[in-house]
Amino acid sequence: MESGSWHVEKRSSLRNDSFTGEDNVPETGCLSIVVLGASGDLAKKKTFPALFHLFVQGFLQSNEVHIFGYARSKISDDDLRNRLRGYLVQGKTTDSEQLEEVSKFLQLIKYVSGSYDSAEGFQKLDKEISEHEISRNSIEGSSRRLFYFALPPSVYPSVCKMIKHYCMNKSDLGGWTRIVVEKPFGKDLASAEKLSSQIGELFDEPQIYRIDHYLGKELVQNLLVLRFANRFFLPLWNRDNIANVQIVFREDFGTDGRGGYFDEYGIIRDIIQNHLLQVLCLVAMEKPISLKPEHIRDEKVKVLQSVLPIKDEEVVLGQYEGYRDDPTVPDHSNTPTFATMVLRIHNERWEGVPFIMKAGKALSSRKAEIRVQFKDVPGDIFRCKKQGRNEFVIRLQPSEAMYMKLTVKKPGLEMSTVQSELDLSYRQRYQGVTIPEAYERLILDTIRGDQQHFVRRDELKAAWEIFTPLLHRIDNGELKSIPYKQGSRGPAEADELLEKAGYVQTHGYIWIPPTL
Ligand SMILES: NC(=O)C1=CN([C@@H]2O[C@H](COP(=O)(O)OP(=O)(O)OC[C@H]3O[C@@H](n4cnc5c(N)ncnc54)[C@H](OP(=O)(O)O)[C@@H]3O)[C@@H](O)[C@H]2O)C=CC1
Ligand SMILES: O=C1O[C@H](COP(=O)(O)O)[C@@H](O)[C@H](O)[C@H]1O
Repeated sequence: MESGSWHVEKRSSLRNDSFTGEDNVPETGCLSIVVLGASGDLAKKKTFPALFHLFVQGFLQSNEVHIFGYARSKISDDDLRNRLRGYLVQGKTTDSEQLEEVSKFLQLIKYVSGSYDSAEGFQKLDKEISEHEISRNSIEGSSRRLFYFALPPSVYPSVCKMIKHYCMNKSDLGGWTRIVVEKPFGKDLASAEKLSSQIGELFDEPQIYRIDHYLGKELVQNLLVLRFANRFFLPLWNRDNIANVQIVFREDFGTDGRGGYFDEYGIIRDIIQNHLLQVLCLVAMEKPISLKPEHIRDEKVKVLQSVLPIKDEEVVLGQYEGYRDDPTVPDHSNTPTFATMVLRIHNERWEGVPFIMKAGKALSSRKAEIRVQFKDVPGDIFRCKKQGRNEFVIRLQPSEAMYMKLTVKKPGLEMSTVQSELDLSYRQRYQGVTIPEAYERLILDTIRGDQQHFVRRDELKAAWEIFTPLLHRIDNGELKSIPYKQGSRGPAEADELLEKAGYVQTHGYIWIPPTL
């Protein structure tokens, strides 16, 4: 949360004010949120801060909610609270209102220690949750239990079993038990399907929230609105007008002590198979019948199932120099920290349009964007082709923005053309509006029971079907990662692939940031 944005509007309930049209009757009654893996990195950096922001905004009410941290470490409630405090308080703030909110929030947290596969710990957890429910006079069965897995997937099956056996909401009088699971959901099609079956034997699909935090980003959530609520995009969004689409993720830092984890997965499993592919779905899918989660997810699955097998000659892999210096990375690792590849969608709308997915670590800049490049204007009477094509850019981060690069008359007496832009920069247009963190929205959705921004099982399967053959070829050493310098653009071969796929770079375009 930025300083100066502390005074936030308080909400009085969990009512969903959005346009989904659902009769979302606000649920009342006891809400227990259990963060499994409470001592870990994700929990302290993302999960607890997101819960705190929801609390500050009044989405989690002290008289209804209790938060439980569960992990193996033998620590006290106060130890956990003290560990978390630094992630909730901004810098060295002395703002008494803020400090008081932090203290109130921390008082809602209780810690339970136990292993991930023994009955004892989960029985203890259930006892604590039940005591809280009784203290709130919650009618048995009407209470809500949310289990957030900030855990490695290897323990998902045993944790699911433990919850199912010992920690479920006791009956079905309007209450519920839900689980939120983090990626990676498997390493390939077979392992993902195995994991899905193990979880699926214990929980029904409406109880399972597979989180992909890119689906919680403001401009990702804007994609369907942009595409389907604006008349001028409707006739243009197809192979007749669009030359190519790029979906890009760049980070200007390396694996930062996560080398051991990263080396098992690589950039395709870490970023492309999930975050970028979810974005592709929203860019490329057909209009859903309605905004009901199942209607949206049906369309996402259809577009994923239309993606053709990826060709080796349309893939460039890279690994930054110095990656293997991490002692947890094997000396001869071929794991890509960079990848550019072309996906092709075999359907009426997109046949022949390359979707170029690019992701890399330790590059020259940090950004995530979607770049839709339009075809040249036929019969170009202004001869302005050399100045560049129309591009519609949606920058997810940093500094959310969308802009359309277009050709206009150069202001002045001469009749000449110049590249300019229609620019919607959020910071400028929506001054004073705090854009919520992705995790914050998504956790709120899990409490509201809205699965629109979560990955369904068949969607996950279709995603792995696209990448598994390529990943196996990489794992078998059939495709090599090209070394690149840290702080560079990645291997030069990636830009060559981009050009081969038909991307035409604009030269001489200078953006002058507007001032008010
Ligand atoms: N509202 C705003 O904030 C606006 C900001 N701008 C800014 O203006 C600048 C120019 O904008 P824009 O033209 O859209 O974006 P860029 O110049 O960043 O990128 C244009 C395209 O060229 C590619 N590219 C960049 N360098 C090379 C290279 N050496 N070889 C091959 N391909 C390359 C990029 O790929 P890659 O993705 O790999 O970098 C991207 O596809 C940017 O900094 C942009 O953020 C412009 C308009 C509005
Ligand atoms: O899931 C992951 O995402 C982060 C990047 O997230 P962002 O919201 O900061 O773009 C990435 O650093 C990490 O490797 C990956 O596991």
